[in-house]
Amino acid sequence: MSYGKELAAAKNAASLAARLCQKVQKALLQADVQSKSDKSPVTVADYGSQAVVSVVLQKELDSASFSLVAEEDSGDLRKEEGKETLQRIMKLVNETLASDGTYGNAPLSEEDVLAAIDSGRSEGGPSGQHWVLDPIDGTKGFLRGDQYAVALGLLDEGKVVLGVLACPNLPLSEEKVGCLFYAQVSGGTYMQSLDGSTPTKVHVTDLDNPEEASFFESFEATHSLHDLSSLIAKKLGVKAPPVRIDSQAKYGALSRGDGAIYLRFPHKGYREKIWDHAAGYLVVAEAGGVVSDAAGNPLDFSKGRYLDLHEGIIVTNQKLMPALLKAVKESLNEKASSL
Ligand SMILES: Nc1ncnc2c1ncn2[C@@H]1O[C@H](COP(=O)(O)O)[C@@H](O)[C@H]1OP(=O)(O)O
Ligand SMILES: [Mg+2]
Ligand SMILES: [Mg+2]
Ligand SMILES: [Mg+2]
Repeated sequence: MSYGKELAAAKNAASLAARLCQKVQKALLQADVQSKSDKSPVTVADYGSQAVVSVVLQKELDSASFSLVAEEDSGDLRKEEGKETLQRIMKLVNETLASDGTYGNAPLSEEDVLAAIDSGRSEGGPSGQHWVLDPIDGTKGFLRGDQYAVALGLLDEGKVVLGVLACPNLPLSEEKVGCLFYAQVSGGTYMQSLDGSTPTKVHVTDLDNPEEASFFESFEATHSLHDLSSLIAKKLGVKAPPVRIDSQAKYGALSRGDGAIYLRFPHKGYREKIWDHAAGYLVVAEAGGVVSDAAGNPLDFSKGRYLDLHEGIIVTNQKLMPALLKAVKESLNEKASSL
């Protein structure tokens, strides 16, 4: 099955959402930061990006069967204290849609924006098609002025069939910043600029010597156990220090061979969400890489909004995976016996 129409819509949606995010990041005021009940920061850009993606996908595709699993919901924006924020989001969304020329003829109302955000409440699952969106992945990086991504995937019968990652702050070349990665199942992974330059096919590194490998991990130590990663890297024989960047930009960078390994070990009790990995997973897999949990099982995106995982997520190329899995297993055993 081909997903050409869906891919074109997803690229448009993610690029436009990235434009909105860039505008907000430039003008970042402390007042833009809200606190969700889980204490993670959420900005007008997270909401705005989610609304833009939802609107564009529904305009481009059959909106009757539209299903979206996305991170944000409008709960806080419907409260009295959310009124001003909602106004700002509506303005941003309308300006962004108008800037494209295709979508801006009828401005959205506050209610339209709330509805667009809430279209992301789908539970996903093993049957039918579901879009999967993280409107800003790496909100902490976004707030710091560092890396973040708009991450959009499509599930079909429980499998990821499309992945699009817009990474506005990731260098594309020596002169240009801003990358759009996209992958279609069995179609390879491509990278282009956010304003639509000619795409180039990308591939993960073909390195087979771990001593020459470098590895990515979260910038935030609260998101991933840095000690465990360094133990694994040491066992593998990796010499280079970790490269710490925020968001699924790590998957994008890995897909083009910037680094060889990505290690992610959240603190105990944290449950991974499908929107934090769906797009990145396909971008890496179609570039020849392997993504698994710490026990070597493939990720299962068909279980609803969460991923059920063993311990963590590891990513590398096919040559390095056996040695990496061994190092992970030994390190986890060591950690367990030292407790
Ligand atoms: N306590 C946590 N542990 C692991 N990941 C987290 C935690 N809190 C938020 N995240 C999510 O981890 C991802 C970014 O992690 P990193 O940049 O470390 O790779 C984001 O999806 C972020 O959500 P969000 O989308 O709200 O930024
Ligand atoms: Mg968040
Ligand atoms: Mg995220
Ligand atoms: Mg997010």
